Amino acid sequence: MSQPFIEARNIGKQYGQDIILENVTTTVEEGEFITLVGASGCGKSTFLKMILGTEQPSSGELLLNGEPMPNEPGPERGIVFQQYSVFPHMTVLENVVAAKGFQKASLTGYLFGNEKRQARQEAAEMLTQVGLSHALNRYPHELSGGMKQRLAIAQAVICKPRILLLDEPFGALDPGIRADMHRLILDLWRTHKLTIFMVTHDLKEGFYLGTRLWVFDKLRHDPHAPNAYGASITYDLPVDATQDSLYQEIDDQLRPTKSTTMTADLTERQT
Ligand SMILES: Nc1ncnc2c1ncn2[C@@H]1O[C@H](COP(=O)(O)OP(=O)(O)OP(=O)(O)O)[C@@H](O)[C@H]1O
Repeated sequence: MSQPFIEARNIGKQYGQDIILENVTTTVEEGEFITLVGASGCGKSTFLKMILGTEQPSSGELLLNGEPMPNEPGPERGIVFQQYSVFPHMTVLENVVAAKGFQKASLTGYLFGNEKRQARQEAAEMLTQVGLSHALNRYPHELSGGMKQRLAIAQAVICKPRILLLDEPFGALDPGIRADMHRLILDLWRTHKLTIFMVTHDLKEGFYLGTRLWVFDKLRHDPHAPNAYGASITYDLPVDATQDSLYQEIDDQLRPTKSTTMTADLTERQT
């Protein structure tokens, strides 16, 4: 049997006494587009950070091609956050060249001569792909929210990651702009053969973009000790096979007024 691209073996994560995640077991093949949904604070970003390498599991194993996930960020893993994370004092083009520079020149982050010329060329091509060719010399404060996110995506993708982590990247954008961003991200996913993990609070977005949707929730819940149990993946759905009725049930379950134990009922029904 071939080795999975990414494998989580019974991962748990806790901060102090607070259990955030428990029993997270799954495998992911290269090229999948996974969307992660779940209640606020249930550990979705923490899971992304473990893949990025800025957080480590407290228990269990997280593997990349059968080896422990490197415990620091590397060029094969890029991330885009909801909050615009670009350098304010650099132009659009310089921002993307700098991202390339940090990847290549490990000590100083600076590129010189031919290498710099090549990086500028690559950065300009990348910015064309994300639809910012007209704004190369603008500064971030001169960009709209959608344009800033295009820039952040260009910074991540210029480093040629195999895995792209998106932490609610479109959460702050208007619906019309989000639709444009959906087209862009699907286009980049296909063109660059990326494996994407994307956290979203918008279930429709999760169903629309993903090839597979994960719901994070707690299977056990103690109302007197809310942090005694962690969340795990309670639904793991191939999106094509998803039916409208199931969508409605998950949508109901994600509403804060509903009991988290509902997931247990739903999971039981699913299996
Ligand atoms: N470095 C940390 N130290 C202590 N607790 C942390 C740390 N990072 C996250 N947490 C806690 O872990 C829990 C999960 O946080 P996380 O950001 O992963 O949730 P989330 O599901 O992504 O939430 P949201 O949807 O609101 O972004 C939260 O209770 C948070 O306060």
